Amino acid sequence: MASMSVKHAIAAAKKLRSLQERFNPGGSDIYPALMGDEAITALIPSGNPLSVHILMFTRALREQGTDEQYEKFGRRADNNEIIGTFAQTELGHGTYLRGLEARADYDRGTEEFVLNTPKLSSYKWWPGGLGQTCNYCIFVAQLYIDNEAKGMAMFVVQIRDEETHMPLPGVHVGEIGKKMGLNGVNNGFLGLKDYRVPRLNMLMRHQQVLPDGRFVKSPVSQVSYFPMVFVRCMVARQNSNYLAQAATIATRYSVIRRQSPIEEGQPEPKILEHLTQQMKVIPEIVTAVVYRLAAANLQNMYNETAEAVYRKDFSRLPELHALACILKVATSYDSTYGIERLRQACGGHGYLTAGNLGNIFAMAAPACTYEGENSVLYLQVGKILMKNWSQVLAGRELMPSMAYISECSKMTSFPQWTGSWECLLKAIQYACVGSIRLAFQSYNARVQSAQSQTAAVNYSGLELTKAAELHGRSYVAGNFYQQIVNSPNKHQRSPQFQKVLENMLELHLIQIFFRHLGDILRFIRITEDEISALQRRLEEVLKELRPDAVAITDAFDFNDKILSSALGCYDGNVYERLFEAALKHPLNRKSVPDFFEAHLKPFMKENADNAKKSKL
Ligand SMILES: CCCCC/C=C\C/C=C\C/C=C\C/C=C\CCCC(=O)SCCNC(=O)CCNC(=O)[C@H](O)C(C)(C)COP(=O)(O)OP(=O)(O)OC[C@H]1O[C@@H](n2cnc3c(N)ncnc32)[C@H](O)[C@@H]1OP(=O)(O)O
Ligand SMILES: Cc1cc2nc3c(=O)[nH]c(=O)nc-3n(C[C@H](O)[C@H](O)[C@H](O)COP(=O)(O)OP(=O)(O)OC[C@H]3O[C@@H](n4cnc5c(N)ncnc54)[C@H](O)[C@@H]3O)c2cc1C
Repeated sequence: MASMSVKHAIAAAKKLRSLQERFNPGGSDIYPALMGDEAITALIPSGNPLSVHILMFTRALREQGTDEQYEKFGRRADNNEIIGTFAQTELGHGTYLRGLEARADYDRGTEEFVLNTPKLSSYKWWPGGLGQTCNYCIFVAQLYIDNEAKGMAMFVVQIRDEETHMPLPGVHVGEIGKKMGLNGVNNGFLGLKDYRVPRLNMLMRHQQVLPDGRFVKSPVSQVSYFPMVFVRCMVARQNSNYLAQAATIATRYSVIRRQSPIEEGQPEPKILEHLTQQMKVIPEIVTAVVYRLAAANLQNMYNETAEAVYRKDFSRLPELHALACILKVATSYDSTYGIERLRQACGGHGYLTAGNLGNIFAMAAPACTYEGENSVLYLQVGKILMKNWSQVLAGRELMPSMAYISECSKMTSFPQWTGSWECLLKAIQYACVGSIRLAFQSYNARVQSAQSQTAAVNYSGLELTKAAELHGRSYVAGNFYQQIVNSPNKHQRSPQFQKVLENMLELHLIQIFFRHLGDILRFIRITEDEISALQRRLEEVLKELRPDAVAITDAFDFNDKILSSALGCYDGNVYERLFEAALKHPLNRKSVPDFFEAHLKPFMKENADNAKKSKL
């Protein structure tokens, strides 16, 4: 599995380089090229062992290293002359970075760092490609000078000989074992014992250790977390794409599969004519569209902020961090659960490997964990919301993506219910702000009663999580509303296209409203009739979007190779392809399988003999 993946990953990396040169010659931004590369990456169903090299290793060298360090290591990494990974997580710690145990002790006598993973729990564990693919890594460790901890730092570490690929002395490296999916990624472990690297292998763009051992602190310590922010943005995009792929497969299948007449005596309709099937499939299509737009916005914000950070302007980092966290969580959760719903929407055939929904699920699901476990990121956003609520109470302005919080905080009650899009969006935002207020009260009461801030976060965790989740909904729905209703491009759209977009907006807002009805009813009075009216609108908009479902998923523009699905092929020859896939199974190569003579026949014979004996 791993060697096939490496072969394909190398083809992908070559293609990526050529796309990069085409879209962004001489530049370092791989984003436009990655758009093309997604296609190639999707063709490696067991995962890409070079992803972390491309997404994190090269980027960290560029963004965390000095210009000289980029010349020494970064350029070679960008050229794929060396292959690296980002080795941060340890067997004992992933989330709590301040608890990492790997250490780097500065030896001013030799001007070197001595790297160690002193215990089993401090072994690096998980980095993509670390097992057997990489010959370098960025090793994240606690920096010590004269045995005094200085916080986290990153070190460029060569782990294998460039010529022979043998692990270097002092390096213990290998693959961590089989996983639920992504088995080609070659996730690895790494232990280092008294492994020395020169002083200038510590990435020193933002913090430095001088030859005499003096430590120059980074002006903003969180900048060392920046490589994670980038991948969170990538997860938002990639997981929206996984959902779009699954939605395409389920939609195409749902217009081929026929089942159960809706009227007695009528022919069996396509299953997409059943209302409950529409409710399973169409909202997932819309969610994929909504998230792709939110992820594209996030990507733009990342690009702007990264440029500023490079110039040592860190002012927009907190907002980017908050948005990257919440969109990473929303897209990874909703794609994972959405793909599973879509699998169920394909009935029994959805469970066949030939449908490819299992593999798409296995690619999407770990994003709930990697790059910041989702509950932990919810708490991170919850804490940021608490800080911002204090700002609201102090009458200060909030960052643009949280401006709605100040607006809603000024409302003494929810305005007259109209059911308009603006009203639905406001209801979601109002419930969010109500949840923030309640969470703040709980959190604050705990701090007032002498609990530490960290304990107060822990014991208010459920409320913080709820507030964070609703903030994600408010941001995503608000962004979609702006793009459909207030976009400067609106007038270039045909009226028919605009209508489809508006139907998607209608469905998204009503869907989120119903998902969070309990949360909304806590803060807003709505009558049963008003809720029933929304129920009718939901049914109506599903009916309106039904004829557009195939066209919208076609517009995602996935070709058959990427979808790799007998159920989701463009020509709709589902049954022929299922049959073809079944016939390829090794057991169908012989009419009588080997296990018949070896096991089945003796088993049945023994039973028959026993039955005969008992009759005697
Ligand atoms: C061929 C090409 C392939 C291309 C493929 C294309 C697409 C691929 C797409 C997707 C990706 C696919 C493949 C990659 C697959 C897998 C890669 C996985 C790699 C990893 O899996 S790699 C390890 C990641 N491992 C983590 O993710 C650890 C999680 N743990 C943390 O992240 C933190 O540790 C946390 C959040 C727990 C808190 O830590 P803490 O306790 O130390 O800090 P605390 O909460 O006290 O915050 C103090 C102040 O820092 C601020 N703050 C915090 N974080 C910040 C940040 N990032 N930026 C800016 N500010 C930040 C706060 O807002 C606060 O701010 P303030 O002071 O103002 O309040
Ligand atoms: C496929 C895959 C690829 C990966 N690739 C890399 C890589 O390339 N490089 C790398 O360095 N790492 C990588 N990782 C590791 C990944 O980043 C970590 O698994 C992730 O950060 C979560 O950390 P953890 O495993 O220690 O989980 P834990 O933190 O142990 O989480 C376990 C449970 O504890 C809860 N929990 C933990 N802390 C708190 C808290 N403060 N409050 C409330 N609940 C909490 C969590 O919510 C979760 O329910 C990868 C992981 C996977 C699955």
